[in-house]
Formats: sequence, C-alpha cells, structure tokens
Amino acid sequence: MFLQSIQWKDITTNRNYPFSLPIFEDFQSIHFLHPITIFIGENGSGKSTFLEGLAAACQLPTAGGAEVNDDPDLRHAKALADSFFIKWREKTRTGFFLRAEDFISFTKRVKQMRLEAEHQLNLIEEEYRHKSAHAKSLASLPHKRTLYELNHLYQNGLETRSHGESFLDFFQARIKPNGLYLLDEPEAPLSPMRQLTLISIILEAVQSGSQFIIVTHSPILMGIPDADLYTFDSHPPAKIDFEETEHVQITKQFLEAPQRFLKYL
Ligand SMILES: Nc1ncnc2c1ncn2[C@@H]1O[C@H](COP(=O)(O)OP(=O)(O)OP(=O)(O)O)[C@@H](O)[C@H]1O
Repeated sequence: MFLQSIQWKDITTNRNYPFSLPIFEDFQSIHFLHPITIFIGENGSGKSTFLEGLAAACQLPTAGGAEVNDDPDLRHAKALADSFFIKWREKTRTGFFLRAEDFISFTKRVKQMRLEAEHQLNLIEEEYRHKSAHAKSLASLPHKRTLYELNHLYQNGLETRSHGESFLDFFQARIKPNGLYLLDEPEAPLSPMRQLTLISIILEAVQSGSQFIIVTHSPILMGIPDADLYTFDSHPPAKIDFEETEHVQITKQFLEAPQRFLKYL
C-alpha cells in the first residue's frame, strides 16, 4: 500500500467549483486502511472531481501517459490538489489514473502508432531498395521495435477488439505489481462476467502490493471483498457497508420484482 491518508489543508477562500461541492464543506480526511477503496454516490455528488484532485496530488500519469497536471481539462484538479495534503506510506509513481474517455483516446493513439510504424516501414522499403541490407535494417529498427512492443503488450491490437474486450486486455497488460491505480467507473464497457474478471485482475494485483481507489456505480465492484466503501452522498464522504448502499438495495429489490418498480415510473 502506498497512500496512507488524504487531508484537507483549508488554505483557500475560493468558493467556486470544485470547492463549492457539498462534499468539501466539512471535509477533513480519508484514511486508506485497505488496499482497495471504493467511492460511491449519486450522479453529480463529486466522486470524479475528488478522484481527479487525488490523481493530480499524487502526480500520477493518466493511462495514456500524459500528466494529469498538464491536461487543460483538469485545471480544477490541480487547484484541488493544492488543498490536499497526501500522506504516503511509500511514495510511488508506478500506476495510473484512468477515465473511460482517456481509454478511448488511448486506443486511438495505439492504432495511430501502429499505422505510423507500418507506414514508415513501407517508405523505408521503397527508399532503401538500392541500398545495403545493413542500412535498411538500421533505418527500420525503431519502427520494428514500436510494432514489437505494441504486439507484445496488446497482441493483435486493442483496436481490433470490442470495447469491453480491449478494456480488459488493457488492464491485463498495464496493471502491474506495486502500483497505485485510480480508476473512474472502470465497469462502463464491461458485462457482469467481465466485471468479475476485472475483480480477479485487481485482487491479483493487490496480492502483489498494488493499491486501488475506484469510483463506481456497479454493485458488483462494490462487493469486492475487504474493500472500504465511502459514500459521497454524505457530506463529508463517510464509510458505508456494502449492504447499506442504495445501489445494492435498489438493484436487489428491482431484480426481485421488476414489475413493482415499473408501475411507479
Ligand atoms: N469543469 C466543471 N466546472 C464546473 N462544474 C463542474 C465541472 N465538472 C463537474 N462539475 C459539476 O460538479 C458536480 C460533480 O461532478 P462529478 O463529475 O465530480 O460528479 P460524479 O459524482 O463523478 O458524477 P457521476 O456519477 O455522474 O459521474 C456536478 O454537479 C458537475 O456538474
């Protein structure tokens, strides 16, 4: 485990977003006691904003490799990070911060890298037709290496798989031992069965020393054994038991008798 706690420094008089969110009214601290912490709550309660601030405070890269602090869309995260005091058990920059939209741009980037490397190899084939094999091999090397690395990490290419399949491939390839992972709604493209697969990837990584902070609406992910759940419907966010969450209660009641609910919609 890496993160020990996050504390509020109360250094700003700014009352605009993100400081205007009700979760920050009396926020003091969150202590991370288990390797998996899960943030839940109603839409708009501030989970993503909080996670983005935490990613910026931890100086984690996004899944695509860019720095959270360099992303103009995440300027509010930087402001929030300045109000967070992070206490580390052991500092790390292994890991990443992942939002669903980052993943889509990431797969596009991987596809572009592959196409670009193939294009360059074709050009070299033409250009070096009358030159020595050694010169051609030297010119080809960086592009062949790019293709090798992409194939090694993602086999046939994330772009040739379905959204959910490529998302799981990505986790399998990129979640490493001893990393810190901040995941925002990773369930989005995954079927219930694939969410269980994601849980097994997460648990395996935890066994190897990794830590996860996850924002989710999925009752399946909320049920990860020994995870600490915090609800952002309380101000400040407070611990909640799995069985007490609205997500679990509503899902359970709905599945028991869908007609009863639909009558009132
Ligand atoms: N850049 C922004 N500027 C101003 N307000 C914002 C900005 N981003 C989000 N908000 C507002 O802050 C509130 C919290 O948004 P946030 O995305 O953190 O909620 P959330 O709990 O993650 O929601 P969801 O479960 O729907 O993803 C929302 O009311 C949203 O409209």
